[in-house]
Amino acid sequence: MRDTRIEVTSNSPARAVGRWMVRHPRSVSTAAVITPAVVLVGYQAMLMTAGVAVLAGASWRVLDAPTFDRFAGRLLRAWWRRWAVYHRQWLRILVACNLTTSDHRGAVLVPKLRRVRSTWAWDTLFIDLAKGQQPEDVGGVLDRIANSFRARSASLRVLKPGRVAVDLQRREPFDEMPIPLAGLSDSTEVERLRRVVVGRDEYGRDFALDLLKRDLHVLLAGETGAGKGSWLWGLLRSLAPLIRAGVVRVWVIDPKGGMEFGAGREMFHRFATDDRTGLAVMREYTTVLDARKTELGNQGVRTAEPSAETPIELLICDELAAMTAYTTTKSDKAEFETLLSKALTQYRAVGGRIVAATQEPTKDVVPMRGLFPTKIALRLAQSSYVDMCLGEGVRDLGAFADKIPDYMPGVAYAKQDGRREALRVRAAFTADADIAELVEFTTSGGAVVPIRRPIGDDAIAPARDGWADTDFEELEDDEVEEIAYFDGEDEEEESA
Ligand SMILES: Nc1ncnc2c1ncn2[C@@H]1O[C@H](COP(=O)(O)OP(=O)(O)OP(=O)(O)O)[C@@H](O)[C@H]1O
Repeated sequence: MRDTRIEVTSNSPARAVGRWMVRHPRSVSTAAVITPAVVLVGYQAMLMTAGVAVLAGASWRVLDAPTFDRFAGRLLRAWWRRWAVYHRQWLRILVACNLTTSDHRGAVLVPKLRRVRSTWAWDTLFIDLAKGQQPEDVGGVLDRIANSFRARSASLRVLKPGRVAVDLQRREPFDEMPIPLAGLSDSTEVERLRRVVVGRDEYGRDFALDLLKRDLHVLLAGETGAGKGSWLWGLLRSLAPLIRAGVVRVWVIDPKGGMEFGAGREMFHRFATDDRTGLAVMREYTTVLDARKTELGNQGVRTAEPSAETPIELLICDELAAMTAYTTTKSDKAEFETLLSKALTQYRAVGGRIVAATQEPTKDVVPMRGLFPTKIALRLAQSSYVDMCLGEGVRDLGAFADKIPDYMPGVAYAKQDGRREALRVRAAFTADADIAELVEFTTSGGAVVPIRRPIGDDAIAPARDGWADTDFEELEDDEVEEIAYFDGEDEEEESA
């Protein structure tokens, strides 16, 4: 990299070359490899090899832009933008932004651009401050820097004394991209669980969760209005045919009085609207899955195939804080956390899946966050929440969930196990009419037994109607059993 400091002392050519070589180890080592290769095989062979490599790279880019970008594109782009954009204009722009100082001899000192990292939407400039400067000097001219480099926005991070990172947002892929809702298909193939489409990623591809293998449990974090609802409803919509067929049973804890999921209560297997009934649902969930674990264990089955007999038991907990941090008693909180941790660790093979949402992904609220293999960070209130949700260092790799603008609900960074970086994605928006359509669809097949039935339906005993409001604490154990195992079979017996 060219030395951008303007100094009064002059360098001898040999010293300057030596310093340049020390500062550019990659260029020097590339030259050290290429030069002997040219001597050995000749420049024509080298040119042909380079041509083939460029052709292969271009084809890869055309055929699969996201994987190309992940493994090669971002490195090439960072290299190219560093030289062609940032380094070329560095001195000019920093002088124009008043970001230079001088030393005791009058030499002008300019902050040094050490490295550039690039993602599809963001560039990060790693900068060593000049002597006499403080991070606030850069922070004060961020808008000017953004405008000078034609970026949409800029933000500052202090990495260590004397070093800062400036994140420049180059593009917003979701400005123009329509995100269609998944269609309500009739296909009930279990393989659908491998590809539960919820939205689109920044490359325009469908973004899907794999509930069979990779995305067993999902943690969603986002401040109020960030669009957690569209993720959760999008997931349910994509699972609709399997819910209708009884291959997926949905247990919902919506401790905010059922405000988010109340409209869908007819399609749920269990539905709790406060922390006490939420705990009862959690207890029942673990009891059912423990029993299944024992039963399948006795039969020597190691992994249950999802079916109407051994359905995927999907537990959705909206606003986890109400169950783990703001519950009425400490013992309820401790019990819920123990049951949740147990569910996250023990029920993979017997079909237990958990999706939990929270506004604050702090240790108090989600002490077991490491047990969620997939984490999704929507707009977050604080930058520190990003790593709390996605994992240590993920924000530094470009997951700026705290920078997602208010006007883009549903946009998030998804971090799945096995990937270092998070992917920027947006869920499709589910309007009230779509929820009504979904409920109608899932409850029309017969496998889902509605929690509430129209008035006058004798099939359901009054005690079961509105069971979610039942105070479980005051019931004897055998009464809880009776309510908990109310299903299609019981109903038939009863009608007969
Ligand atoms: N994917 C989306 N695309 C476009 N708009 C959306 C999307 N998701 C949500 N919205 C809009 O944002 C609003 C808030 O979304 P939502 O209720 O899902 O947020 P939330 O994170 O669940 O908030 P809270 O925690 O307060 O319940 C919605 O009413 C809707 O107008």
